[in-house]
Amino acid sequence: MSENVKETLGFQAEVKQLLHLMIHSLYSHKEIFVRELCSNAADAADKLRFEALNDGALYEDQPELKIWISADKEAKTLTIRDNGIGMNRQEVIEHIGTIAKSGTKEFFGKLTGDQQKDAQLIGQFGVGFYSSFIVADKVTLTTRRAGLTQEHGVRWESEGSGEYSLETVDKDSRGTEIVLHMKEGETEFLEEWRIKAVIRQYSDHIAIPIVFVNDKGEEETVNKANALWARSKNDITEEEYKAFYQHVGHDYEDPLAWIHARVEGRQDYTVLLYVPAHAPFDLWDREAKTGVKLYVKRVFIMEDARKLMPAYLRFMRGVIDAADLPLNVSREILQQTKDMEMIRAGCVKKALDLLDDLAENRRDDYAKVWENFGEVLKEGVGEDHANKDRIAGLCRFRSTASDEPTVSLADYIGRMKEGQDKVYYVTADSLAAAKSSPHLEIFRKKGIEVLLLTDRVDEWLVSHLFEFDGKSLASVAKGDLDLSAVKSEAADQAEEEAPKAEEAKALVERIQEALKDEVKEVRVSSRLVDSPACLVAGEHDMSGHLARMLKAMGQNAPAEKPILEVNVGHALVKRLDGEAGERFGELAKLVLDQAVLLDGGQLADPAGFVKRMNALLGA
Ligand SMILES: Nc1ncnc2c1ncn2[C@@H]1O[C@H](COP(=O)(O)OP(=O)(O)OP(=O)(O)O)[C@@H](O)[C@H]1O
Repeated sequence: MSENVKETLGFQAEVKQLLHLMIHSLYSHKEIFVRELCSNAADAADKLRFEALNDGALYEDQPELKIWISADKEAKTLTIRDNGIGMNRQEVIEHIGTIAKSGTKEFFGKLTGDQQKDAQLIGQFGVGFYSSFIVADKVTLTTRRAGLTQEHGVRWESEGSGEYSLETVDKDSRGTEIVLHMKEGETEFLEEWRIKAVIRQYSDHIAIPIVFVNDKGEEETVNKANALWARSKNDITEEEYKAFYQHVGHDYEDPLAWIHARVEGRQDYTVLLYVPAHAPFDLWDREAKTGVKLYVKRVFIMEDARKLMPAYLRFMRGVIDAADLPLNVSREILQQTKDMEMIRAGCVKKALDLLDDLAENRRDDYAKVWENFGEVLKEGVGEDHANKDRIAGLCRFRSTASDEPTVSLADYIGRMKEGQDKVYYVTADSLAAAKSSPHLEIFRKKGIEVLLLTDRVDEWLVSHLFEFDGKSLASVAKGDLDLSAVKSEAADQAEEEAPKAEEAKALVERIQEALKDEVKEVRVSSRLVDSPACLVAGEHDMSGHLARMLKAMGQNAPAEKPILEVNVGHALVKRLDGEAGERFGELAKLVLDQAVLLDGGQLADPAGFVKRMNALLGA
């Protein structure tokens, strides 16, 4: 098809769904379309400025970047125009008519049909350009990309019901013009005072002028039109900070907290970072782009969360504006310079300062941060060597003393028993499995707190964090356990009652002989109270839990045989002592199978287990 012919294209299915939902559920916030369109126009100006660093001709005869808004009461249209980067035909098809966001499918899966809840979700997802259809029954977007000649304009038009038309048109000015044909009853947005009020409320922070053009053609700049982050902290209201967040964060909700600082030194820069109040849809996409924007002397340079913030802080939003970097530096070089590294390190420090402050002074808010981003933050313990201890200090865990993930390592250490010198933890697939781990029995008895680690990232965390504040971290399921120094009356008594390892030596050797193909070693346990046996990994071996996790991810885990620890005080084990021959072997196997199950593992021979079990039950 020739490019000049008007063609009709269908919206991607998700767009249709989004439009429908949005029109119905965001109706009570219909004025947000002004914010969304101004926000896009400002981004387009940023992009143009960046491209023009290498090609000044892109400015044509219009170096001053602006947004113009005008209303035509007779035609019932509202027009929002910018002289930013514009779009070519392909970009229009890709950006307007498709949703290219990661997490789109998951997002639609979460919708409930309940308007209020969905409205909130849609807000989080970002409504962008499509919000025009809340107030308009037809939208005409005409655009020309900077650098293309005037016959390469593109006109996109839609009634928001399922399809749009596209044609090539002449457009003499660069940038994008959006004409909203207002719905019957939405004419309030054609009133000058109403438009101005909405701009002041939502778009005051936009760094380029938003100009209202009245019906006589007179122009008036409505917003403050300077970069918010460059202003003095004292002159910025809370509302302004929030509104700016919604723009940079592409979020509909208020942020939870922010930090705004000017750093002076070898590199001068300003940083304004926000912690969102909820997780973005692409939190688990480590390649996701949105995040922190880099400006050099107010000129937008790049938006690449990973270069400006480490992956474990990818939920942070905001801007960094460097005063001393050369403007004409390419993105590639920028990413490697020492100066950039310094700035990045400084910004990470600011981000951690903000989180520390929340953790210390706004505990309820920090609990939300942890709920949303805790798993991501934990990645930092292994990723950011320089800040490992600070990040570990920010981590919160569940423990045998708390079902909520509120226990910090410092809290734990503060509660350690007299004589206890380690921070103990258990790793498992679920809280229930962690809590019922046989390895915890002696800890319960002695009243020693154990951290319950059930996130996927926890094994990674403990493989990088060996100690905190001088106390080493130890798995309750690994190596030898010696709690004899820990004072506890109940347990001391129990220890005296338990038969000594010496007495059980012969039995242990017999079990070991019977299970020699399956286990590395059999030994008397000092961990067990109620269970007959448990599996233990060698001090330096991989835990059974990690081995299973790796296997589930399709990776090869070294096939280390476990150590079987038996509770020689347990009736089943005592009974073994009186058995011999084949029956002894069967019972020993049963003890091992139970330990495998309690460890969260799978039996190699479930049928054999059932048979042995039934034989024991006399069935
Ligand atoms: N005025 C404009 N000038 C140039 N490109 C634009 C303009 N408006 C929209 N676009 C392009 O269309 C894309 C989609 O815009 P849309 O508002 O739907 O989403 P967004 O801004 O990317 O994200 P969000 O909806 O989360 O704010 C933009 O990313 C941009 O590439």
